[in-house]
Amino acid sequence: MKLLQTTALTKKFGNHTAVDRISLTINQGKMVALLGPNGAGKSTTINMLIGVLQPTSGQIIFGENSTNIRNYRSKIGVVFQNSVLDSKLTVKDNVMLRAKMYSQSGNVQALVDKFELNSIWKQKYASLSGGQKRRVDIARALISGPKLLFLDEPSTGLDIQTRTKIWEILDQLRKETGLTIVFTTHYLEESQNADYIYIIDQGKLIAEDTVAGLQKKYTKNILQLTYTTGETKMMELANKDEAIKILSEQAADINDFEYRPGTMDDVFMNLTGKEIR
Ligand SMILES: Nc1ncnc2c1ncn2[C@@H]1O[C@H](COP(=O)(O)OP(=O)(O)OP(=O)(O)O)[C@@H](O)[C@H]1O
Repeated sequence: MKLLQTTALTKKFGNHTAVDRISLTINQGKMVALLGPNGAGKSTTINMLIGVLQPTSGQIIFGENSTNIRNYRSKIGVVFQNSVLDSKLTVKDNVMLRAKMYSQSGNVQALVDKFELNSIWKQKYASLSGGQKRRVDIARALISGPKLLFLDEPSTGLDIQTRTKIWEILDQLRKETGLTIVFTTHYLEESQNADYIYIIDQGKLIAEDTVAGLQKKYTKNILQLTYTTGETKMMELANKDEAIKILSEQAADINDFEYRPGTMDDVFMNLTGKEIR
């Protein structure tokens, strides 16, 4: 079921077109990535979707037919790139203030448990590590019980373990509650958490598909064989199962091999001719 759709969404700042006729569909319960390098137009897109920026042209439709952001604002949660929490207050005060605003204090304990906030509950927000801050930011955005959560660069600046942890929690949450998640990222490996990826470059949508679909369209899986005779052979395969078949059929004659599956780096490189970072 469609939860959010845009048609030819465009934002111009003066002469500069930051978002250029982007059409997206976000289906309920899915994890969707907007992937692109710095300055691609990801934050500008998100800011239009959450009603912070007015599109120059194009349309945003929430649910069946609502085009008025006021009708769906209560159904969305947002985690911005830069936290909006009060750094002088404790985690508890930040979270409880939000809960009071939405009369949703019943929801708090479950979020405290899920995001492991107990040990930092009485600590000032300013004193937390980057990963702890991000856990609090996300928990706070979920207090109102949104259907759709927007995360703008949720793990930029975090170490790999913290990133993995945050993605584990988000994935679990989505499976348990059917929450729909839209996130922006310039980390190729992070985009692989998504069910569907929109690749944006210089304001334009340049490709969209599942991870498997993008890899199939824009990358090659390479198997390189070295035979006992010293002869080498390179082949392009559809998937790793084909590689396993060839290797087992020719095992007696093979001295060595290398299998290199297509990656999201290859996808981006093939689409844009440049690396993402
Ligand atoms: N308020 C603004 N006024 C003028 N130009 C802007 C404004 N906001 C964004 N831009 C420009 O629009 C383009 C897209 O910016 P945006 O922040 O959406 O990119 P992004 O993909 O989110 O990048 P990042 O990963 O660095 O956050 C950039 O060229 C940026 O300089």
